[in-house]
Amino acid sequence: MNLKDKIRVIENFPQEGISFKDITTLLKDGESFRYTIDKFVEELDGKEFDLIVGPESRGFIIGTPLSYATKKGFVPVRKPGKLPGETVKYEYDLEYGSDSLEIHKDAIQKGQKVVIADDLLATGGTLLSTIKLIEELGGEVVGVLCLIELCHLNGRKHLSDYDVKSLIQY
Ligand SMILES: O=P(O)(O)OC[C@H]1O[C@H](OP(=O)(O)OP(=O)(O)O)[C@H](O)[C@@H]1O
Ligand SMILES: Nc1ncnc2[nH]cnc12
Repeated sequence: MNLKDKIRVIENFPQEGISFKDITTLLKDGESFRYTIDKFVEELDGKEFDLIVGPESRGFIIGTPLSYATKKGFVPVRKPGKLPGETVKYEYDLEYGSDSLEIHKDAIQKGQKVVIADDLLATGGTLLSTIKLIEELGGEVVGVLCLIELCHLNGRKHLSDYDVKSLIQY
């Protein structure tokens, strides 16, 4: 199955110059969505891990079915002010704008092995800050999965110490 064919590209959204990769067209096609999750499960074959972490909001869409399929727990990393318990916070830059992310302090135990799942790697800011949050809690990031990688932005350069896999490249 060619997953790239299922992604809709919308130019100049949300601002001039951004070529937006819209995954909603893939998600609404049940077979393609299932195939995507199955491919991620294959990527994780033989890897030992305890938890899947997904950054808000598209990381939830990828991370939660993967959590279900692998029978591992899911931990959300959220935009500020959304998590009710004690949190740690990390600020980062986006392809457009900047933001910060938070995780519950008690979400990960020291030494737990974590896989991160998200829809798209652009500058790498989101994944890097998710990694920083996990490591601040003592977790070990053993894998990073994303559906789409925007190679020209070279987000991987921030993630060179990690096992990063993407299914679709632009
Ligand atoms: O590699 P980066 O430059 O950090 O960009 C990638 C991130 O940007 C998007 O999320 P966004 O923050 O737009 O939030 P959303 O998932 O709620 O739309 C996307 O889902 C990734 O998480
Ligand atoms: N070009 C892009 N398309 C979709 N989501 C994004 N998040 C950051 N950059 C993006």
